[in-house]
Amino acid sequence: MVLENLLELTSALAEDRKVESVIELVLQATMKLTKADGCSLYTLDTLGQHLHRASSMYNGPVGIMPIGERIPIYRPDFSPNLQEPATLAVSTGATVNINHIEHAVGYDFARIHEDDKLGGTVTQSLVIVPLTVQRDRSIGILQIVNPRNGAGTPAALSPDTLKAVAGFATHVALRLWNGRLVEENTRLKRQFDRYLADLPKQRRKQKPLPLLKKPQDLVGDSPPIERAISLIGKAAASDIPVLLRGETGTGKEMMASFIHTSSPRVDKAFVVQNCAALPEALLESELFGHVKGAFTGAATNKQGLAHEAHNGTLFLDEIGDMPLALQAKVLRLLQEGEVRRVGATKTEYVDVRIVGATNANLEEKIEAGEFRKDLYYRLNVFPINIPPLRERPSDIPALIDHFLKRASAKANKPVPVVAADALEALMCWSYPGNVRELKNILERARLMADEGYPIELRHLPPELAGAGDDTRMSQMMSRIPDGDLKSIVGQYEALVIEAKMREANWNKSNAARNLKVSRRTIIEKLNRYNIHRPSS
Ligand SMILES: Nc1ncnc2c1ncn2[C@@H]1O[C@H](COP(=O)(O)OP(=O)(O)OP(=O)(O)O)[C@@H](O)[C@H]1O
Repeated sequence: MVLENLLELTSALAEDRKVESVIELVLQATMKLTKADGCSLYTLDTLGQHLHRASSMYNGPVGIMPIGERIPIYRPDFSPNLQEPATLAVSTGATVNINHIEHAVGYDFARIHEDDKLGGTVTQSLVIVPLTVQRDRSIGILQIVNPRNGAGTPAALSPDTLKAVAGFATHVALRLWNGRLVEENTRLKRQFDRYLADLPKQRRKQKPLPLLKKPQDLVGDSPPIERAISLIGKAAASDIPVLLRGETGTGKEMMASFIHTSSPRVDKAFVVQNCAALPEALLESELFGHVKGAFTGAATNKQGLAHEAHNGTLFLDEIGDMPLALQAKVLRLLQEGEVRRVGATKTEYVDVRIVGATNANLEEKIEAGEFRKDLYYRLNVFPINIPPLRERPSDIPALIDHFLKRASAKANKPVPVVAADALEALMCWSYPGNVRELKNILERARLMADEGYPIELRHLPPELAGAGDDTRMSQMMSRIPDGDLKSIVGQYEALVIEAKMREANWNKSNAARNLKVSRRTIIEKLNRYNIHRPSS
């Protein structure tokens, strides 16, 4: 019979029947098995403060048995009431199995007597089995009143019957526990959905990051430059060191100043030092200062640029050319803000943000023992590459416009126009000196051209003026790659497509229009040559 009941309970669980019907099945099975007068199931509330009567079953008529009866777990002084048999079972996980409550010592049966009074029952034997999940976690109790032995008299349960009842209790415990987990899961899901729905509002409430304001004299919106600018935006707000890498004249100093003006240090000094410009001893004194008498000519104490840059930014240009011995001092400045003047015994501390720039290959310098690895790792936390001008030809027209306007305004002269062939030559040149070279070429050309007349090809340096014919051809010839005609032409085609895509800011329709081919052709060739817009 026990087996039958257990099977019925198992299938009730498998069918995921309502918790009430599983409780009822357990109570029925228990009543049948123990031949008890009554049986109740209590559940522990989620705060663990009270046991609540969930359901009761009695043999024969009973008086009022309030369904909502609750048993406090704690006494008014907050100690657990372990004399109360139900509280004892749920708190300790122990089973209470009493033959006759009148002879049981150490218990407080006040609640049982109260129930008897209300229901008109007389409790003699009492069994309380904890509902246990997860090995030792009790979430309620099963209470059996007056279970009967073979002779039909109320008595404690035999070990075998107790085991079977514990089996029933486990079933109901599992069903209750699953129900709680499902409930909690639903609540958490709802909470999460509310949180997700609220998220955009909260984000709107957050203070927006200060918009990165590109300085007016920083010209260029080609993708490579935009990429560098977006990295600057990411680094500017913090104090991390930045290493600007790029060829000479690409605008590294401009970018360093942009980092400073976009940072919270904007109101403090932006101090620049070219590390290749001075011999070692002078550079040390320039950067870190000296004390009076440190060397011949040191007539007074002098602060260094590191002091001057306190709370601001120190830009170390050509940092790759910094003398090796001085690199250790720069590393301490970078790590600890430590400054020691030449000839001083005392160490001072400053708060400077370091931005370095180099056009040298620092990795090769490390190999050659000319650059400290530790300084490199410290500096290279946030490297930003400033692309050479030949990799961003779409910036050239705006730069021409900018430099001509600026130089003309300074000289109080009208801005000259640029003739078509001169413009083409300017667009085709490879600019080994980058933006600085373009600026110098234009300043010279403006002076060469007669006032009120356009800048023509003859006003440009000869290497540029010839760039349209023999020179350009010979440059191209010297770069012809090895291979058969088809693959060489393919390589050129890929180069042209990529260059035109960059020029068109990666807009396929515009690039197709410029090359006078269909958009489909462009897409097909981009796929064939595996050309992608570089990711930022
Ligand atoms: N994007 C730009 N817009 C306007 N002017 C620029 C830009 N980039 C560079 N320049 C100008 O080009 C010149 C060279 O720039 P800068 O000195 O910043 O280059 P650099 O990379 O630091 O050079 P170097 O490595 O030789 O020190 C400067 O006159 C600068 O104003």
